[in-house]
Amino acid sequence: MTKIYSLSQLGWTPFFQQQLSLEELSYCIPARLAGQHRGHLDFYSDQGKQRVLTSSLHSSDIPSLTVGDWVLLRDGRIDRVLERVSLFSRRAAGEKVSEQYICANVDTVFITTSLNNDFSLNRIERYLAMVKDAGAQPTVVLTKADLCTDVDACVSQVQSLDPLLIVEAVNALDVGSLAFLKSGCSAGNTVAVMGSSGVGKSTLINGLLGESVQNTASIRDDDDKGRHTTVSRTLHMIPNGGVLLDTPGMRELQLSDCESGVNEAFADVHSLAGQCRFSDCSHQSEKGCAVQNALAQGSLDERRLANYLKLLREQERNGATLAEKRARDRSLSRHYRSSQSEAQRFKRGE
Ligand SMILES: Nc1nc2c(ncn2[C@@H]2O[C@H](COP(=O)(O)OP(=O)(O)OP(=O)(O)O)[C@@H](O)[C@H]2O)c(=O)[nH]1
Ligand SMILES: [Zn+2]
Repeated sequence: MTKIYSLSQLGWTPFFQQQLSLEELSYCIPARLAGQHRGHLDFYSDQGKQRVLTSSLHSSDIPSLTVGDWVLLRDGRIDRVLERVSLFSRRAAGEKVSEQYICANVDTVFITTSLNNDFSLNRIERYLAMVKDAGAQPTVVLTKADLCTDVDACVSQVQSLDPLLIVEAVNALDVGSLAFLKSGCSAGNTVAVMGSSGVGKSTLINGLLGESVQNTASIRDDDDKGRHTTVSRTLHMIPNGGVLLDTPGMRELQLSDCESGVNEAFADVHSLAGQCRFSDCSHQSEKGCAVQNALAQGSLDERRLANYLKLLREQERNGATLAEKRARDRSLSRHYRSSQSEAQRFKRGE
C-alpha cells in the first residue's frame, strides 16, 4: 500500500493554491509529478498515487512536464499544469534551440562542495548563477569539514561572495552536524542537491532522510513484477516535512544559459558595470570604468571579476534565445508571486 501524504507534505504552498479558481477546486485534484516512465506518469496527491497513461495525453503536453510539476487532474487526466516556482533545464542537443526540463518547483538547492580538493569559489559562483537563474534559493553546503584544517576560513571566503548567502559546513557522515540543514527542510519546502561527483551528495541525502535512501519512507511503488521499488528514486519525503527531489539530471547539470542568473549571482559586479562611463564598456582599459576603479581600490576581487566575465562569455556562446524565454517565464512567475503576497496582505486587511 502506498502511504498517503498531505498536499503540504508533498510541497504544496499558497503559491500554487492561489492559482486555482473555486470552480476548479470543486472538480480537480492537485497532484505532483513524481516519475516519468515510458508509458505512464506517476502523480501523488492527498488521495495517494495516481497513474496517468501517456496515451491519454496530448503529445504536446508530455515534453512540457517535468518531475516536481504540479498539475490539476480531472477524471484521471491532466487538466492543466500550474505555474512553476522554479525550473531547472538544460539545452537539448541538436540544431534547434530547445530546452530539456530537469525538474520543477524546487525551492532550495543545496549547492554541495567538499572542503578538500573540490573547494573552488569559481565553481560555487557558477552554481549560484544556475540556481538563481532557475528561480530557486541557494544554500551552500561545505562537506568533509572533518578533513579540513581551517573550516572557518573557507566558510568566510564563501560568505564574502554574498553576505546574505546561507553557508553551512558539515561532516555529512555525522548526522548530528546536519541539524541546521534539516531544520530548513520543513513541510512545503522542496529541496534538491547539486554538486560535483564525490563531494558527498548521496551521503548528505541519506543523512537528511534519516536512513539509507533505499530504506526510507520515500514514495514507493510496486513495479509490474510485484517488487517494491522507489519511484525512479526522484521524490523523497524528508522526515518532519519537506520533499527532496533527486534526479540524475540535476546531478549532471552544467552551466548553460543563464545570463540573468550570472548577473544576479554577481550583483555587485553587475551594478558596477552599470556605472561605467560607456554603456558598451569591456571593463579592460576604458576611461571611467567603474569596474577597473573598484579593482584598483581593492573593493573588487580580481578572481571574481575574471569568473564573472568568463561566465558571461559562455552565455554569449550559448545564444540569447533561451535566456529570453526564461526571462519571460520568470517574470510571469514573479507576477504570480507578487499577486500572491498582495492577496495575503488583502486577507490580513492591510
Ligand atoms: N570524511 C568525510 N567523508 C565524506 C563526507 N561526505 C561524504 N564522504 C565520503 O565521500 C565519498 C563520496 O560520497 P558520496 O556521497 O558518494 O558522493 P556523491 O557526491 O554522491 O558522488 P556521486 O554519486 O559520484 O555524485 C564517500 O566515500 C563518502 O563516505 C564528509 O563530510 N566527511
Ligand atoms: Zn567598465
